[in-house]
Amino acid sequence: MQSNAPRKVAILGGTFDPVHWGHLKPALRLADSCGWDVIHLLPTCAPPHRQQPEVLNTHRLGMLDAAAGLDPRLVVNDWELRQGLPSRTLPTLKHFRERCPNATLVFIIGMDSLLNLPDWLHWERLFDYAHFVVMPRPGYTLEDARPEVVDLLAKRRISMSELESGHGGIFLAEAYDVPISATELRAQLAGQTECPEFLPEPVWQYIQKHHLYGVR
Ligand SMILES: Nc1ncnc2c1ncn2[C@@H]1O[C@H](COP(=O)(O)OP(=O)(O)OP(=O)(O)O)[C@@H](O)[C@H]1O
Ligand SMILES: O=C(O)c1ccc[n+]([C@@H]2O[C@H](COP(=O)([O-])O)[C@@H](O)[C@H]2O)c1
Repeated sequence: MQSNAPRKVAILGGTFDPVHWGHLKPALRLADSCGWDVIHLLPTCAPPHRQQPEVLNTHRLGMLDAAAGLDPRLVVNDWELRQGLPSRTLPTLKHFRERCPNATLVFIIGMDSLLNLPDWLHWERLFDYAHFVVMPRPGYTLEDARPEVVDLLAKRRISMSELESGHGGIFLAEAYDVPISATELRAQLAGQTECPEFLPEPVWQYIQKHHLYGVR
C-alpha cells in the first residue's frame, strides 16, 4: 500500500471460503465505473459472528492469490489475518486511513451485510473513515431492512459521483446479480470434477491441486 499518493482505494472484506464470482464480478464492474485504482481483497480472521472457515487461512490466501491474477487491480491484503484477532472493520479502516491519508477509501459489502450492519462493532463510527458501496445480492432486499438501516440510508445515501471524494456515504450499486454464496459452492464442490459455474478457473485449479472441499 502506498502512503501518500491520492488514490481511489476499494476494500472487499470477506471470509472467502472460497472466493467466487459473486465477490469479484460486481466489484470489478464497480471498479470500471468508479475508476478505482486498487481493490484490496481482505480475508477476515476468525469472524466473530459466524462459523469458522472450512479450510486453513493459508488456503484462503492461496485461492485469493489465484483470483488476484485475473485483474491487475486485485491485491490480496493479509492485514486482518496478521492481527490474530477476531476481525472488526473499524480498526481495519483506521489502519487503511493511516496508511493512505490522502486516498478516497471505499468499503464494499453485499446487501446481506448492509442488512446486518447495525450489529457491527461501533457501526456508526465506520463512516468517519470510508464510503460504503453495497453490491446487490439475490435474495436480499431493502424491504427487509431494520429501522436503523432505513434511517442510515435516509441520512447517508449518495450517488456514484459522490464517491469521488470524502467519506461517510452509502452508494447502492446496480451491478448485476450473481446468484451464489460460498456455502452453496462448498456444497457443490464435494466430488466435483469440473469447475463450477460461479468459481473462477484459477481458484478451481488451486482447489483441485490441494484437494480442498472434498475435491479428489
Ligand atoms: N453473490 C454475491 N453477490 C453480492 N455480494 C456478495 C455475494 N457473495 C458474497 N457477497 C458479499 O461479499 C462479502 C464477503 O462475503 P463472504 O466471503 O462471507 O461470502 P459468502 O458467499 O456470503 O459466504 P458464506 O456463504 O460462507 O456466508 C460480504 O459483504 C457479502 O455480502
Ligand atoms: O466490524 C464488525 O463488527 C463486522 C461484523 C461482521 C462483518 N464484518 C466484516 O464484513 C466483511 C464481510 O463479512 P462476512 O462475514 O460476510 O465474510 C468482512 O470484512 C468482515 O470483517 C465486520
